Parts: sequence; structure tokens; C-alpha cells
Amino acid sequence: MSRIAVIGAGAWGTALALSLARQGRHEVTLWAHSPDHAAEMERTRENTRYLPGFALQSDLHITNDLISLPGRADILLSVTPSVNLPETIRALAPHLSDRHVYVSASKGIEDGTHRRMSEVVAAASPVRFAVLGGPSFAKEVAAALPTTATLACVDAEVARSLQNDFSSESLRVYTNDDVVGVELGGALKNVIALAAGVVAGLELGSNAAAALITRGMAEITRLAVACGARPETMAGLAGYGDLVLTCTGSLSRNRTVGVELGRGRKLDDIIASLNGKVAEGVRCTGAARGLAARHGVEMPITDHMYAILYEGLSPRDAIRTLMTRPGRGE
Ligand SMILES: NC(=O)C1=CN([C@@H]2O[C@H](COP(=O)(O)OP(=O)(O)OC[C@H]3O[C@@H](n4cnc5c(N)ncnc54)[C@H](O)[C@@H]3O)[C@@H](O)[C@H]2O)C=CC1
Ligand SMILES: O=C(CO)COP(=O)(O)O
Repeated sequence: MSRIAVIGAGAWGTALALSLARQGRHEVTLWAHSPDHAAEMERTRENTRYLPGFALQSDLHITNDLISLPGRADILLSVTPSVNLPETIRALAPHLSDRHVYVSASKGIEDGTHRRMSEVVAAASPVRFAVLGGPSFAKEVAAALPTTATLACVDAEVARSLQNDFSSESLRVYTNDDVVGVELGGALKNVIALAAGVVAGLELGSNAAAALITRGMAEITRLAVACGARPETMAGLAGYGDLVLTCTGSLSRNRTVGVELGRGRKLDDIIASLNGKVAEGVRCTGAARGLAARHGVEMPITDHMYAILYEGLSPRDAIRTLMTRPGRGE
């Protein structure tokens, strides 16, 4: 049995809490950022705001008390939007030690500094760090549909122990020691998923969708490898697997934002209609571009996605300029 605290009661944190509690062998606590939300889940035993339709098990603890978590758990599973991770780890830091394992399931890069979540956590606390990635829509995990994931940690023993804790009949977990690759695979695919949505929203066809995924894979792999990731990780579940899922699955928030942009809606209007749900790619496009500039890596799809989001480039003009770039070898 492990004591696990899930930090963040959005769709993904709730689905992971349900999956862990379903095993009946862990003590699981789910932390919600808002006191109202925690009280509502306690009362209804359902997360109607972010993951409706799934009953929270009676032995799944719900709390809004963040700093109690290091006392009640050895594994802290961090599932806040990545923009909220720095404030969360700062609040937790005085209560953390190297006895804790901190598993990040957020898929983003810090704005401005371009730090990965592992770097944000390492700067603030002495915990052991792991990252969970792979193709995993929250709703399907909550429904116990077969899902695979990758758990990366530099300490092989910790990775194996977490693999054992997280694995179930419906969740097959692979281990990896490439933390950088799993983190960047998860964050960068969101940018390409936005672009895949744009292609779908413009109704450009299946050829364009396949091209976008393949050339998107090429550019996120270039950047991840320049940052220290292994190419094999990018070809695995946390890279290619998650990219394919997010670029093709209608459950993807990032792809949905792209579809709406392709249809001509304004970004602010689209974000407002998400009702507080996060589409990480919107922020991450700027961070990916900054990271690429730092490493001298060319990322044409990411650059054009940035121009659509923040510089008023029309989706149609973006596709035209991408298609008419000077010819080059594959
Ligand atoms: N939804 C999915 O299927 C998957 C999501 N992820 C990743 O998980 C992370 C969380 O995403 P979702 O669960 O989808 O979020 P969500 O969009 O369902 O919910 C947003 C969450 O952010 C919380 N929040 C708002 N302000 C906060 C603050 N100041 N501090 C802490 N939390 C705050 C809200 O309470 C809510 O729990 C993201 O990085 C996302 O990329 C990863 C895999 C699957
Ligand atoms: O990362 C995800 C699935 O692995 C979820 O993608 P979205 O955030 O685009 O919904």
C-alpha cells in the first residue's frame, strides 16, 4: 500500500485519483485548489466541474489543505496546470524532504524561464522527481479504458516502485530514465495539437493532417534532443504516442482550440468558453519558441502557431507560407 496525494482536481488529477483508488490498495487523497470545489466534491462525491459522470470512491479523501499533504502521503502526484506548479511547490517546500517522491503529470514548460517542471521542483525542494507522460485522455482513464503511460525517473528503483503503484488492468505503465524526453514530449505535442486543430478547422483534409503530425514530430524531436532527450523516447508513448492522440482525438482541449481558431474564432473568445479548463499549448507555444531560439533549433510549425496565436496571422496565410517555404531535404 502507498499513501498518494493527488495535487489538482482538474480532469486529469481526478482521473488518476479514481484509477489509483480503484485498485483498493492505496490510501489516496485528492487536493482541490478551491475550497468551494473541494466542498462540492465532498458533498456530491463527483467532480461535476471538470470530470462529470464518475462517482468518487467512498474511501477517496478530498481536501483543500495543501500543506497537510506531505504529512499524509509519501508520493505527491502533481497535476495542476503547469503555470500553477511554481506557487504550489513554493507552498509545499518547507514540508518536503527527500523521503517524498514528487511525480509531475503536468504537460507544460514555464513561461519566461522555459524551465521544465523537474527544474522548477528541483530549485525549490529536495524531493525525488518523476514524470508521468503518454497518450491518456482523462475521461478514458476514468472510464477504465485500456491506456498506456510512461513513468520516467533517473532512479530506476523509484521508477519500478511507481510503476507497481500506478499499474492496473486498465493502465499499463512503462518505465524510462529519460525525464527530459518525457517532459518535453508531453509539453511540445500540445503546440502541434493546436496546429493539427487549425488544419482540421480549415478542413484541409487527411493529407495535411498526416503531414502536420509527421513534420510536427520532426521539429519537436529536434528541440527535445537539443535539450538532452533521447530520440527513442520521442518515438515512444510520451512523444509520438501522445502526439498522435492529441492531434487526432476529439477529446483534446488543445486540438479543439486549434479547430476553433481555424474556423475563424478569436483566441480570447475560445479561452473564455473553456470555463477555466486548461489548454497548455496556448502558453507553451511561446515557451517552445523561446527554448528553440536558445538552442538554435528551427521550428516552423511552432513559429507559425505563435504568429496565429499572438501576432494576428490568419490560419490560411500561415498554411500558405508553411507550404511555400524554400524546398529542403526530409
Ligand atoms: N485532461 C487530460 O486529459 C490530461 C491533462 N494533462 C495535464 O494535466 C494538467 C492539468 O490539466 P487538467 O486536469 O486537464 O486541468 P483542468 O482544465 O481539467 O482543470 C484545471 C485545474 O486547475 C486548477 N487550478 C486553477 N488554479 C489553480 C491554482 N492557482 N493552483 C492549482 N490549481 C489550480 C483547477 O482547480 C482545476 O483543477 C495539465 O498540465 C494538462 O496538460 C495530462 C494528461 C491528460
Ligand atoms: O495530454 C493529453 C492526453 O495525453 C490531453 O490533451 P489536451 O490537454 O489537449 O486535452
